Amino acid sequence: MPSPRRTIEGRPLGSSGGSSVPGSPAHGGGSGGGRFEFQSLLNCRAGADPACARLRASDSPVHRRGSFPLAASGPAQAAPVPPPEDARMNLNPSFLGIALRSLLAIDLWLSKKLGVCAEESSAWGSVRPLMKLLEISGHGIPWLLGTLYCLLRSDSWAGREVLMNLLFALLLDLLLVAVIKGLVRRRRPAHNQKDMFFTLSVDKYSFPSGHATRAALVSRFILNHLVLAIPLRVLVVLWAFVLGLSRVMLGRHNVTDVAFGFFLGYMQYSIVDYCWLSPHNVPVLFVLWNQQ
Ligand SMILES: CC(C)=CCC/C(C)=C/CC/C(C)=C/CC/C(C)=C/COP(=O)(O)O
Repeated sequence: MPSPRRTIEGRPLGSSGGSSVPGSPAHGGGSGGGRFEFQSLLNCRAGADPACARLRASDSPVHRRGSFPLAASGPAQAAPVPPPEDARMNLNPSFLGIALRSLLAIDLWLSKKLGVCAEESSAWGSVRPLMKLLEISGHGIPWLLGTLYCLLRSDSWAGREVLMNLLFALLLDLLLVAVIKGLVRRRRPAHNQKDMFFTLSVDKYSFPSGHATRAALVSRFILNHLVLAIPLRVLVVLWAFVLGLSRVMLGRHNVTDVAFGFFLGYMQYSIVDYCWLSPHNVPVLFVLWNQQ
């Protein structure tokens, strides 16, 4: 006799019509990964998805006993029954999903708490002008124009080489941040004021923070290519850190936007270092310059 497929609560599959159950994670609650998995199973339409078929098969008592060949004599023999390891691999992403959703909730909560200069009327609203000054110090325009200016004024080949690579680094950063922002499309926090100066269209998105990537990239670049006294080196690192923090305090970003921005900027420097432009590997750039 065909045995009804059952959920962990003992209801036959399909009895709740695939809608989410209050209290289950699928309904916005969070009462455990096992229930969530079975809720996902409820939402599967028969025969619609091979992954669902595998989940259903792994839930069958026949399958749980490990009597793999016996499955062929049961009512579910239409679909081939895969080994249990395969089914377990399908269960894992939900646990990852729950972990990611928890991280996201902590991120939103912490970012709201730290957004103390988001408005003039906020708790630290009086330091907002200072935070906006910091914002300008990490903006793409002053960095690009400043590098171009120094490049044109430079009279040593060593200086030109370093500045050429800084320009390349800044442009690579703009490109990568724009591509990721465009792909992820995470909205800026709701408490952000739309008063940022000179932005690109992708800058309506917040992940990753362009200021954080630039801060990490530029500070690593400076520390590696300028000979600076220790206090100045500390100042450079401090600037990068405070600039990142100010993005969250101004309400421009969530904490994860800035954290990922720092990581991306740090990695971007490794790319620039790897592709270092010099008269040896791109002579054309330097020969053209020499002819001017
Ligand atoms: C001057 C040269 C060589 C090229 C110009 C290239 C160009 C299109 C520059 C645009 C620079 C620009 C407007 C950058 C935006 C910086 C910004 C507001 C980023 C957002 O930062 P976030 O931390 O809020 O994500």
